Parts: sequence; structure tokens; C-alpha cells
Amino acid sequence: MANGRIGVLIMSYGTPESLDQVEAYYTHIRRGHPPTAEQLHELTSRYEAIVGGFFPLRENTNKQVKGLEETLGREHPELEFVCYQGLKHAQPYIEDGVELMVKDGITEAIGVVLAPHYSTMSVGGYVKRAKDRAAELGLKIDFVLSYHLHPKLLEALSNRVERALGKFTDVSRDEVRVIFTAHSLPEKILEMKDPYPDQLLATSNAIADRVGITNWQFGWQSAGQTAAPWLGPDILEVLDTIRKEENVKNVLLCPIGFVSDHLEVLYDIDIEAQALAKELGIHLERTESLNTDPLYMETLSDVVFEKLKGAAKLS
Ligand SMILES: CC1=C(CCC(=O)O)c2cc3nc(cc4[nH]c(cc5[nH]c(cc1n2)c(C)c5CCC(=O)O)c(CCC(=O)O)c4C)C(CCC(=O)O)=C3C
Ligand SMILES: [Fe+2]
Repeated sequence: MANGRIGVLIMSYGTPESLDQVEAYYTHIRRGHPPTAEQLHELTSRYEAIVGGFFPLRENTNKQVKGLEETLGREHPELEFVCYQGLKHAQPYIEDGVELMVKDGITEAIGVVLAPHYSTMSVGGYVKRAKDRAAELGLKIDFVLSYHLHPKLLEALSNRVERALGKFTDVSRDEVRVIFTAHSLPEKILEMKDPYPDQLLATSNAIADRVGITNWQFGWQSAGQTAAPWLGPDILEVLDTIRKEENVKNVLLCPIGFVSDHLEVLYDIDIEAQALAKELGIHLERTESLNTDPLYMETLSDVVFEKLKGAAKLS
């Protein structure tokens, strides 16, 4: 296996650093096409609703990077892992992270994304950008593509479901509908035989088994506003349907597709879905985000180390 320092490129979606950067950020997401004034206003107001002086995703990603570096150091004192951040839509960009590793004299690296499920449109895009820049600079890099069934990840998520179910004090557990959620993607991924939907269902099934719940389903959230159809049903539609057609009054949302508190959790669930639930007379709770849960840090540490061992065997 490698001797010397091993670079770890930790990739995440990225978020603006201040409200006046929202336009540049949104333009980057839209591949260089600036949003209309209305779209910009809409996104800015969503951030205003969750930002208390700092952007939660930036702070959480920083903490996760630090937490993973500490965990790798503690679990593998014989190796020297150095962690670098690479963001998809904000600075430091994925390419910046790769460049910094090379500048620091790193020759071997592992890349991992702060999202457990693989899709060509999400993780695949992160990996391609890192791979291309690494190839240009002659850095040897291998990637963790998914870790959606890692036992420690499942344990961390199951603990959260268990804890949140405890908040429904006036009904029996079986009366609470658990809805596992993830970011929707354009429907065209289905034709591409993308593993994303199956991996999400596998995580959901595994958690349901561990916790021993049968009253659960899956729902998509945060779909984009493009003309092409996105995967559904959307959780807002699900809430409406299960209240009106099945008389469900207690719902626990568990956003398994996300690992940290950010816009999709703090706004799309805590503000938007919560407002609808109130209107429908549903008691809605959500599981806490993983953030720097030691079990999540250990999951990442394990998959990075396993990948490094695998890379050593191949070379
Ligand atoms: C699969 C997936 C994940 C999960 C996996 C992963 O983490 O990678 C994810 C996470 C996130 N998405 C985020 C933010 C946004 N995503 C947008 C737009 C889009 N997301 C997409 C997909 C995903 N997104 C797609 C296909 C689009 C359409 C444009 C495109 O084809 O790329 C837009 C534009 C406006 C809108 O549509 O709402 C925003 C602002 C934030 C940061 C939140 C914060 O800053 O707190 C996070 C963690
Ligand atoms: Fe997104």
C-alpha cells in the first residue's frame, strides 16, 4: 500500500458564501446561464429563510472534512491521510482541490462524495471532473462511488428513525408513516439504467428492517423546475394523498439522500413540507441530519481505506 501521504478529495455540492453570491452560484448550477430575476429572487428568499449569518452547508461540509481527517488519523495512525475539499458549484471547486493536492506533493489520492447513493447525474458528475483534472496533472486517484448499505451508515440512520419515532407520544408506532426521501432527478435517468432509485430503495428497506417498521414508503423531494419530467411522486403530493385517501395523520420524513443540514432539509422539509402538513392536519417530524455523527465519519473513513487497499491490490 502507499507509503507517504495519501490525499483524500472530499466532494460536496457547495453553497454560496454570502447572499450576494447566490447569483453566481445559481449561474454555475445552470451551466453558465444566469437565472431570471424571478428565479434569483425565489432562490435568494429560500436562503434568507435558513441562513442566520452563515450558510449551514458550508459550515457542515467544513466540519465533515475536519471530522473525516481526524477519524482517518485515529483509525490508521500508520498512514498519513490529508483531506482536501472539492465543491461542485462553489469555491473551492473540485478542480481546485485536485490542484492543491498536486501542489502539496501528493501523488496518490482517493475521492469520496458526501452523498451515499450513486447517480450518473450526481456522483458521476463529481467523479468525472476530478478524474479529468487529475489525469491532466498526473495524479493517481481512485473513487468511492457509493456507500448506501454500509452497516455504520445504516446504524446511524436507524438510530435517528428510532429517536424521531419517540416524538410521537400520543399514537402507537405503527400509526406513524415513515417516508424516506431523496433529491429527485429528471426521469430520463431511468432509461440510462441509473442505480440511484434502486440504491435509495435498498437503503430504505435496510433501515425499515433494522428498526422493524412496516408502515413506510419512499418519496422524492426538491425536484427542479424544468420542462422535462422529474421522478415522482413528490413528498408534497404524497402528504396530500395519504392524508386524504388513507387518513394518515402522523408522518416522519427521513431524508436518506442527504447527509447534512442545508436548503433541501431546512427549507424544503422544515418550512415547505411542514407548512403543508399543518394545513392538512398532519403531525410531521423529520429525522436529524447526519452532519458529523461519528458513525458517519467512520463510514467515510472505512470506505476510503477499503478503496485504498483495493487500489494497492490492482497496481
Ligand atoms: C441529486 C442531487 C443532490 C443530492 C446529491 C448531492 O449532494 O450531490 C443535490 C443536492 C443539493 N442541491 C443543492 C442546491 C441546488 N440544487 C439545484 C438544482 C439541481 N439539483 C440537482 C440534483 C441534486 N442536488 C439537479 C439535477 C438540479 C438541476 C440543475 C442541474 O442539472 O444541476 C439548485 C438550483 C435551484 C433549484 O432547482 O432548486 C440548487 C440551489 C444543495 C445545496 C443546498 C444548500 O446550499 O444549502 C445540495 C446539497
Ligand atoms: Fe440540487
